[in-house]
Amino acid sequence: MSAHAGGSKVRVFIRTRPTANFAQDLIEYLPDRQTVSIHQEKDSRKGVIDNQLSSWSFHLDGVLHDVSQEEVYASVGREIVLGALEGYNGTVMCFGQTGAGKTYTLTGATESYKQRGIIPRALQEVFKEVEQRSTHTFRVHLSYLEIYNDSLVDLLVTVGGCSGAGPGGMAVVEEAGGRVSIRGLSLHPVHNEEEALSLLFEGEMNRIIGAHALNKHSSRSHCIFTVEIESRSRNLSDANFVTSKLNLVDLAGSERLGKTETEGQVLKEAMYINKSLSFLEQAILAVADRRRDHIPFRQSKLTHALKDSLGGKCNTVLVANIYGEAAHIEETLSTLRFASRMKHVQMDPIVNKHTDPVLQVKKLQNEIQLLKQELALEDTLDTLSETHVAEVQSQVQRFLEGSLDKINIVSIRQIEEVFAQFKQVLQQQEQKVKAQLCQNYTLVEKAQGRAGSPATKRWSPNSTVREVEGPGVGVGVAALSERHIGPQSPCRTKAVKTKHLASQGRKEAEEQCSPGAGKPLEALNPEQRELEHDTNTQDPKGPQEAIGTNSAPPKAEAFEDFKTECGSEINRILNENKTVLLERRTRLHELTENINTVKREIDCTSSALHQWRDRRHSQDQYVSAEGVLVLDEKELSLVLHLRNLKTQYRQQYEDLCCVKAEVSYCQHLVDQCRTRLMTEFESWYNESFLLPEEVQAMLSSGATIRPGLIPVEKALALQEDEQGQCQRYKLLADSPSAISFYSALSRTVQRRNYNKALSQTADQKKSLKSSGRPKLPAVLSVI
Ligand SMILES: Nc1ncnc2c1ncn2[C@@H]1O[C@H](COP(=O)(O)OP(=O)(O)OP(=O)(O)O)[C@@H](O)[C@H]1O
Repeated sequence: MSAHAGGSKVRVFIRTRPTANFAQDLIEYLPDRQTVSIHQEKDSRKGVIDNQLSSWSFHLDGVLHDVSQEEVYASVGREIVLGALEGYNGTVMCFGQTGAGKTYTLTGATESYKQRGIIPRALQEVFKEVEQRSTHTFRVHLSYLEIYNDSLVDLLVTVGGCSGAGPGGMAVVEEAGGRVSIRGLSLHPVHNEEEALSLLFEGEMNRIIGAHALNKHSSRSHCIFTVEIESRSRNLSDANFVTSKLNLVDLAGSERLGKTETEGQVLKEAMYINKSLSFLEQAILAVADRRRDHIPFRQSKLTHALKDSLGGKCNTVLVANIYGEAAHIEETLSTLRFASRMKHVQMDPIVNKHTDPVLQVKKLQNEIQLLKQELALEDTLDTLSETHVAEVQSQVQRFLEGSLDKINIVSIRQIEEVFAQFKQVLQQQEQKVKAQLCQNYTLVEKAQGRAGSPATKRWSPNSTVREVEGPGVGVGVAALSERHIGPQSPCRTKAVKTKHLASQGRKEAEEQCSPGAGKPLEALNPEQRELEHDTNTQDPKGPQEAIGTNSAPPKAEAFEDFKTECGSEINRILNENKTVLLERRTRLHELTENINTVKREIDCTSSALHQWRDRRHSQDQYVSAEGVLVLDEKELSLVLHLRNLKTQYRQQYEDLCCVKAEVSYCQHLVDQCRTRLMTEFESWYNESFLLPEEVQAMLSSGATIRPGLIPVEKALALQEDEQGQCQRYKLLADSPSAISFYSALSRTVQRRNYNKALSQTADQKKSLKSSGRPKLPAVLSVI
């Protein structure tokens, strides 16, 4: 199994310091090169180990006996180093009795390249791999920590540019994610093997060497040489990178205090060393015991600093250095027990992955750009499938019903389809409403209604004027004698009356529907307004009641009948005259506007001309050298334009006067026709509904009394005062023979009004012609 794969245990090796006195009887390496048996005589165990067994067997990951430094590195270090380059933390730890070869194994003999240890070989391997792995860039940093008497010492503090630990001193700190670092420990970037080795050697020089009886070179401290590696892909779009920490730990030698004559500083060192190694053993035991929740890493600086090397997420290798001589068999046995315990520590190494936020943002931006381009391409090229259209249709339907809060938009094509679906729904809704309306009502197309409407029919001067200007009358009002109103019409009157009597009950119920009934006064035409006024002001005990008839229909209703029956001709002429009047008024309005426009243009041109002349005056350009007035081109243009405008103005004003006279004339005609219509209606109404039975019988028998003038209060009202009306009404009521009289009188009055209107119109035309050019008014008011 690979050293950096997950789910492994700490790998443990035994290395024997070479000796000519190897205790073959006591130390037995089995052929599997993984098992070592210790055989101990009982005497030698006395007072040392309370154990009755005479031999112990330890199965480890490898026995490094009589092997070269190269083989040791290959067995112990290479996988760890390669794992570190992949992002796994790695730890190589040498443990053992003082002088057993820990430093030799880890650092080697600094004076001999061949005997160089794991650290220099690891550094060589790292930079060899860095060179070979061209797809990635690497950054390598080194630090060298010494823990002496539970104090932290930076072995590279002497390197140039190093600022030291600072006021807070050095301390073991845990970063986010459980990573352990040493605050205040200098971290040195290195770019090649040589730089790295220089730092290693610098640190070695700085190690505190304590004098010791057993080995004058024995180190009395723990040393941790750390190689930190950061690896990034050269692909700039890859924001991920890995880091690792390779700890190469040279533990201080374990020693039985009683074995050496230690005292003073050395004794103190030994006590610290043993204490920290004891804590290390406790921590390892706790880590190995999976039931333990708490691992006492903080008991010593050593265990705390090695927390992330022992805590389970790291590739860890332990080299147990032992002596081969029989004299050290007890320490050897102790070392092997430690190694055996260490072997049970479970490790689950993981790659330390990181994401560069800046690169990540860049990468995402690039992805967004690419997606946008893809989307644009898709919108351009793709059309929605039937399934997709159906899905959009369903979404729109649910959205309109309220069961869907929003429609997720994924493309421009989808947006277009959504709009299309909305339009379709709207059209369907319109059709539905129209169909419902058609069920309840009869709809008439607007265009059709307009075409058939008499009100909007275009008036044709050639036809209407000719009809209006009929022979004999000349104003469109036919002589009464030519109308179908006369003695021969009683049957029609009777028919109307009969019709009225038959439908009186129904019409009373439908009073609201009668012409004029219920309508606002402004909505009625002048004839209807007059009738309404009459009806409203009529004394309840009016003519009908005075005469004794109580079956007369409402006047407004009767008036509508009259217009379609006896009064149809005069009503037609009235309408025609109204049409002519309206046309003339429209023409008058247009002319007035045109004249005002021309007048404003005259004013502007005149003003411009004056300004131009003033300017030329001020520049003395207005008079020639000979003293003659000189017009320039622009002035001439303005003068001609002004003259042309004035001509237009006069012509239009003449036309305006003529049209005004025509309007006045037509107004007279309309008034006359209206009066005539009303008068004849009144007569007809009275004759048909209000006269006593005997008078009606007389009329029906062909008497000379002409209907149509009874009563004549309307006709008389044109010229008579109220008192006269009362007298006449009374006379009429007393004596029916007075009808003729009043009829004649009425005719005279009507004729006089008619002639008067004619003469007024003629006078106006005459005055226009005789006065020559009319005086131009300043501004005309628009009618
Ligand atoms: N495998 C070996 N081959 C040759 N020489 C060795 C070997 N192991 C150890 N030595 C020599 O033994 C001496 C002591 O070794 P070393 O200093 O490495 O012991 P140590 O365990 O580190 O001692 P300490 O605990 O005091 O630091 C050194 O001179 C070293 O050269």
